[in-house]
Amino acid sequence: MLTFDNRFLRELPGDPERSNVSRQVFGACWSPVDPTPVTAPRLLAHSREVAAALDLDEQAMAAPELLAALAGNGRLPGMATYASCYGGHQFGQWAGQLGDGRAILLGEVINHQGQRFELQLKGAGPTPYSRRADGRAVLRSSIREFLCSEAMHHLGVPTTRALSLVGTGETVIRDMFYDGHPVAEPGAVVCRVAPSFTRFGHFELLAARGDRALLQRLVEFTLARDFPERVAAGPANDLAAWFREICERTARLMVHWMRVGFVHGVMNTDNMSILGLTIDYGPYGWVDNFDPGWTPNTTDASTRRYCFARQPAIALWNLERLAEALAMLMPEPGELADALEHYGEVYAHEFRAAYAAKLGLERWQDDDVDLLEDLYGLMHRAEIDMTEFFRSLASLDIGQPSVEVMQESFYRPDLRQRFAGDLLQWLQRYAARLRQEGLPADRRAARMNAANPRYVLRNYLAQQAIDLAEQGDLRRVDDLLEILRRPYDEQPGREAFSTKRPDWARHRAGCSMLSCSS
Ligand SMILES: Nc1ncnc2c1ncn2[C@@H]1O[C@H](COP(=O)(O)OP(=O)(O)OP(=O)(O)O)[C@@H](O)[C@H]1O
Ligand SMILES: [Mg+2]
Repeated sequence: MLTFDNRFLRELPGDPERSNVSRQVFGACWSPVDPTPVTAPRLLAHSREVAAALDLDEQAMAAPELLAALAGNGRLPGMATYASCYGGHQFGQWAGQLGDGRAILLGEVINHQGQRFELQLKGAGPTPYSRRADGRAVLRSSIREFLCSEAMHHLGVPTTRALSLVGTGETVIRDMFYDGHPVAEPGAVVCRVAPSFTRFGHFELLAARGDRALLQRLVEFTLARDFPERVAAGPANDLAAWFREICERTARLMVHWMRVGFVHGVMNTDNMSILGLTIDYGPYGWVDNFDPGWTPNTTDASTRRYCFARQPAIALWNLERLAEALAMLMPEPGELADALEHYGEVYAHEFRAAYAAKLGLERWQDDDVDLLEDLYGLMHRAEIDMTEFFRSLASLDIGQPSVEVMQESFYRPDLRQRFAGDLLQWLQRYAARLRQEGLPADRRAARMNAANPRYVLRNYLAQQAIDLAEQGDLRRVDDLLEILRRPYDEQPGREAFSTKRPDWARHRAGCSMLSCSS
């Protein structure tokens, strides 16, 4: 059914200890562990694109042995289960060993085109890295991970994917706001799929422990398996050049998050992918009313370390931690500093390209920065919805700009009234800038509509789907999965899924505040 070729296991040292007891693991990159079976697994949803990428047709998806594997109840031929060992900086502090505490890899699958994917269950029970936690995940957080990783892919944002969402038929106890009110919630397991789940923290932990030999081995392995084009290009591809590519990929990822209004919420170095993928959909959120300081993560509410606007700077900070780890292998670590500098250049370059597309400009000019900054200031003060605003900007008549097309972007009528004049002034400046370029209106609109999504997984939309799913109704999960497959298209009849956050959701848990408890 699936063709496994488990290189991570084969080529990197594993933990000789077989027991599933929480521990520090030294001198190894992984520990063997079996998922803990669940009582009543049910396939609640799956992504047909991910299934297709793995050569799984609908019949295969319906097979009981596949469901068993995706629930952690069974093993397919060739499959081998293990948890990987990593560390990380959490909220700016070195946290030591973390590891896959509730993620269990099923091995690596090769599809008929020769593409390689790691398959990983999230929530399939404890591992040697679980510390005191249960290794499980609740349905609400699993739906959020499942839907958002697929939605991000269709938006064109590099991300891990999700093959399946399986209900376990069991409950998991969570104290959602850490306030002494634990409740039993339905449990679930997501099967995630990515070419590699390797994180910055995998390298950091080995460096922190002074295990130079294993660090060297992990770097060589990662280059060979996850960056084969670098190796093929020959000896010029040294460590510094590789790190430079990681910086580039990370910079591109940050531009994507900023352009679509995604806030990750927990940008710890253990949640940073070496391939520049979005990884770990925890207390993430989507910007509704534009607010650079917004963070969905209640745990981060006071410091706002991981708020929307800080993400590019935090990514750089995280890259610096990775550079410190890799420096252990470099005679001339100065080259790593050059690569870090390069991060800023790539970010600026990609940001301009992304925003030129969002604003419908053919070429970005230096003073367009002022135009954008003034817009952002205004959007913040006037509480303008980010997604709605950019989408409606394509309908502006630049011969006769008016705030009319922006009516729906405001949350508050009083602010709409107060800022209508400022917005009109900005629109007039913007229209003048567009007239200067002379791009035909239809071409400009097409360019903008391909850059400004109509549909994103707004926090309240995910929460509505969760509320229904917890009652046993999965239809909304299916609807969202379907709609978010074409985020840049107008979808007649689906307008309700693009409306800005309703009032009831403004301060509701799950809609504007997300807990780490998942
Ligand atoms: N319920 C849990 N049981 C065991 N370990 C957990 C649990 N929740 C989180 N952890 C571990 O705590 C650390 C930090 O957790 P974090 O919230 O970043 O990750 P996560 O949501 O579990 O998963 P991932 O990064 O794999 O998407 C990781 O080592 C993670 O495996
Ligand atoms: Mg994590």
